[in-house]
Amino acid sequence: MPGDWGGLVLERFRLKWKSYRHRFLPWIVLNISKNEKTLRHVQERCEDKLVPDEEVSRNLLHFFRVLHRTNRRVEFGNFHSQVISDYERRVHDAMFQSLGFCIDRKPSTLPDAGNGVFVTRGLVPKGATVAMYPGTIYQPYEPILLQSIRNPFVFRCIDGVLVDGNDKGISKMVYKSCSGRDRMGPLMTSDTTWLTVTPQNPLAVGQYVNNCSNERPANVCYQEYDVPDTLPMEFRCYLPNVNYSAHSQRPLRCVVLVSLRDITAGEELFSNYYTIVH
Ligand SMILES: C[S@@+](CC[C@H](N)C(=O)[O-])C[C@H]1O[C@@H](n2cnc3c(N)ncnc32)[C@H](O)[C@@H]1O
Repeated sequence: MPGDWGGLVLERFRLKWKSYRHRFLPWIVLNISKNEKTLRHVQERCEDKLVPDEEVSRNLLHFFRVLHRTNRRVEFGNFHSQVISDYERRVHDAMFQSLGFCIDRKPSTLPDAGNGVFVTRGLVPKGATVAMYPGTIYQPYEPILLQSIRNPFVFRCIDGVLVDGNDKGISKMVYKSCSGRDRMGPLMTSDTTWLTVTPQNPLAVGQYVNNCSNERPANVCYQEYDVPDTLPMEFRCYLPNVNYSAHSQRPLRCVVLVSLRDITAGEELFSNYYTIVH
C-alpha cells in the first residue's frame, strides 16, 4: 500500500540519520554527498575504540611525566632569558624522547583547507595516541548556542557530549574562565596554553586535523576517553579540557586521536569527520 511504503521509507531514513555520528555538524551537511566513500563505519558503539582506555592512560601518563621533568628544568633554570622558540624546542625534544615522534601545525597540503597537523619528526606507530582534541566540554543538555555560531571546531562525541576546540573569540573566553574557576590554589587542573602558539602539551593540536578525502584516506581516528581519578593531580595541568559546568558529576571527557597505521615524518594527519554506527 502506498501509505505503508511511505512510512517504510521514512522509518529507514530516520534510522539512517540516527546512526550518523557526525563529528562536525556544519561540515557533514555541506559535504556528505560529495564524499560517501570516506565515511567511517563501525558495527557497534564499543567498536569505535581502537585501543583500550588503559593503553591511552599509560601513554599519556608516560608523556606527562617527561613533560613535567622538562618544565621543571625550565622553571628552575634561567627561564627569563629563554626565548619562546627555545622552550618549544625543549618541549618537542621531550615529545620525541618519550613518544618517538613530533607533530606540529602547518599549512595544509589541501587547497583552501587552512592549517593542518603534520608528523614533523620520527615515526608514529599504528595504535599510538597521536594528538588530543582540546576544548570546553559540554554535556548534551548544556547551552552552547552562542559559542557554536559559525564555529567549525565544535566536535560531537558518540554519546552527544560536545567539545568546543575553538582557540578564539567567545570560545576562548569561556575556556579560560572555566579553567580559572576550577584551579586549586596554585595548582592548575587544566592547561590553557593550547590557546597560544606554544602549547606546553604539544599533543593538544588535534582540533586542526583536517577531514580525509577519496584521494587522502584517514590515517587517524577520534576516540573518546574519560580521564580516570587515578591520574595524579600534578599532571592535570597538561589536560587541555575543562568542564563547562562547575557541578559536573561525570569524569572529565577528553578526545584523543589514534593512528590507524604507521605514519612517517612529513605526512599530514587526516581523520574522518563522520562515523556511522550500524
Ligand atoms: C576543525 S577545522 C580544521 C582546522 C582548519 N583547517 C583550520 O585551519 O582552521 C574544520 C575546517 O577545516 C576545513 N577543512 C577540513 N577538512 C577539509 C578538507 N578535506 N578540504 C577542505 N577544507 C577542509 C574546513 O574549513 C572545516 O570547516
